[in-house]
Amino acid sequence: MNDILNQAIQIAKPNLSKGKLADYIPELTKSNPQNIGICIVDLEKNIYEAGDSNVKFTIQSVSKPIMLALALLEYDEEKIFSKVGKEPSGDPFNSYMKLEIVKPSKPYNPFINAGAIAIASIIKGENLQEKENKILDFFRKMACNPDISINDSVYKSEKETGHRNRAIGHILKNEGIIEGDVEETLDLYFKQCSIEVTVKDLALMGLCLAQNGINYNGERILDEKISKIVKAFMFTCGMYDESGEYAINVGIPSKSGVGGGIMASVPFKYGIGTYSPSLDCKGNSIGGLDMLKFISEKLNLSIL
Ligand SMILES: NC(=O)CC[C@H](N)C(=O)O
Repeated sequence: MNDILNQAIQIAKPNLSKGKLADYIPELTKSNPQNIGICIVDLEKNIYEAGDSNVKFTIQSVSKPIMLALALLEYDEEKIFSKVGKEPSGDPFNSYMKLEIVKPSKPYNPFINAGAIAIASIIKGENLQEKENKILDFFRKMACNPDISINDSVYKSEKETGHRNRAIGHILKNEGIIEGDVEETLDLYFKQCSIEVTVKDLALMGLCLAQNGINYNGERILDEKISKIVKAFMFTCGMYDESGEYAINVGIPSKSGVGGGIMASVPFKYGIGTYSPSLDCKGNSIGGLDMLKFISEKLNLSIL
């Protein structure tokens, strides 16, 4: 396995210069575009890592499947899907176009920003601090890492510059999708995106979903139904408006984030985490895409 991971990195490296860092969140421009790392964990609990696997980065949109899982623990499906749809939007992740032209204005799915903000709005808790503690606790349990925490500089950077997300939040409030306080909802969303992880954290979270809700330590965190719903969205909507092409090239339920991470979950086989902050024009990690394509072909991991 170590050889395969090192080969994947060698194959991906020459293409990193073709992409660029996400710069609409100023703090993310501090990443090193040449960083590339990968971690894979199997059902026997073997953990393999290669490249810059100890670099920390913010989880960004990879938080969305974890937050969906948490919301599905707190509410029945009927409530969740009264807030978000179940279909790919085909639009960029930060688009609000369809909220205006398709009525009722329900976000197409929980993985576009509008859908993730709607999900953040229903997480239970007396106040923001209680909700923040709860989500951190849940991410820590998924990844079996009690040290996971929020990168405060990225959080502040997102909060200061997140005008587009703020616009989306206010549209959703106007449409009655967000029930509570819109600024508190946005704050929780910015915080979930600023959670700091390594490729190992992503691999272990991916493994928890691959085992239908049983984490690396053997604890049941989610039931099978919730895990399958989350993986279904990862497969159909996980790579933004590049999800179809990714299903053809890689064929593994996955979720990417503009911080450069990808979490992949190969049912009953592996959890995989990749990092490379150089992004393609859709916002997906170039190195991550290349490495996952190589590994999927090499180990025959496409679920199709
Ligand atoms: N695609 C992403 O990773 C987007 C997350 C980012 N925090 C945003 O809201 O724009």
